[in-house]
Amino acid sequence: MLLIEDLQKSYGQHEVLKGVALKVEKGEILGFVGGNGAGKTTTLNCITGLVEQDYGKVMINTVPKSQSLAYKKQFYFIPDTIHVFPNIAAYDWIHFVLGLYEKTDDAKLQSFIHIFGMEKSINKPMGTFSYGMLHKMALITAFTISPPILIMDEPLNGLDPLAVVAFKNCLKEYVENGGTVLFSTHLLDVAEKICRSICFLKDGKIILHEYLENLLVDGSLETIFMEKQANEG
Ligand SMILES: Nc1ncnc2c1ncn2[C@@H]1O[C@H](COP(=O)(O)OP(=O)(O)OP(=O)(O)O)[C@@H](O)[C@H]1O
Repeated sequence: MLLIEDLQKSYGQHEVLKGVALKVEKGEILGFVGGNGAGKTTTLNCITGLVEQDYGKVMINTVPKSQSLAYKKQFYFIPDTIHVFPNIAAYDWIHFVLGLYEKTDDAKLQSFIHIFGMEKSINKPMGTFSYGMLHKMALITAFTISPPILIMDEPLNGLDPLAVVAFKNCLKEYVENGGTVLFSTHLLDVAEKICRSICFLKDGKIILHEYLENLLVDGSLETIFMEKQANEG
């Protein structure tokens, strides 16, 4: 589904990604984990085109990143910071985005608005939204589009407990219907419950990529992460 080969990115003299290689199979829920500054956001931004890599290949569903429009229709990206047009109503904005993906199914959209409890806010200007509400809006958009792969940077940030439950249920259904997920998180206990596989990034390099069922034989994800962080140079 997603193939990354030898991804390299520097900001000035600072080498941030040092040859990241990753394969995400269809139906995966891959948790992308690493310390602050490890390069998770930079990797996701390179995959989604917010940032151009210096070197390396990225392909989704065999469509290379260079084929811009066809490539962009393969995924929906929720960044860590969601920038919006403050005076536009969330509902109108979502409709506009759905149109870009040719997925204007209003019944489906209404059902996700309901699932995330956004009925009362959806017609309000996005500039009036809290951080968590913006994330709910992005999740409603993502699940309505239901693209081949969902890529999310810290999607659980700001979500209230009800929304976290809704997120988990929607994610399960999305994957059962053929979707694939790549998301970064610092919440190892949540990752342990949601993900099928885990990838640890340290100093711009992948130090582990494994199915959870194989990993958890050796202890909790938290313990394994601490050991890997300490042991990998
Ligand atoms: N636009 C930029 N210009 C210069 N340096 C940058 C830029 N974006 C990121 N960096 C640097 O690249 C490194 C990796 O940052 P990145 O945001 O990818 O890490 P991260 O793993 O997502 O961290 P966190 O868990 O804190 O969100 C950091 O040292 C950061 O300072």
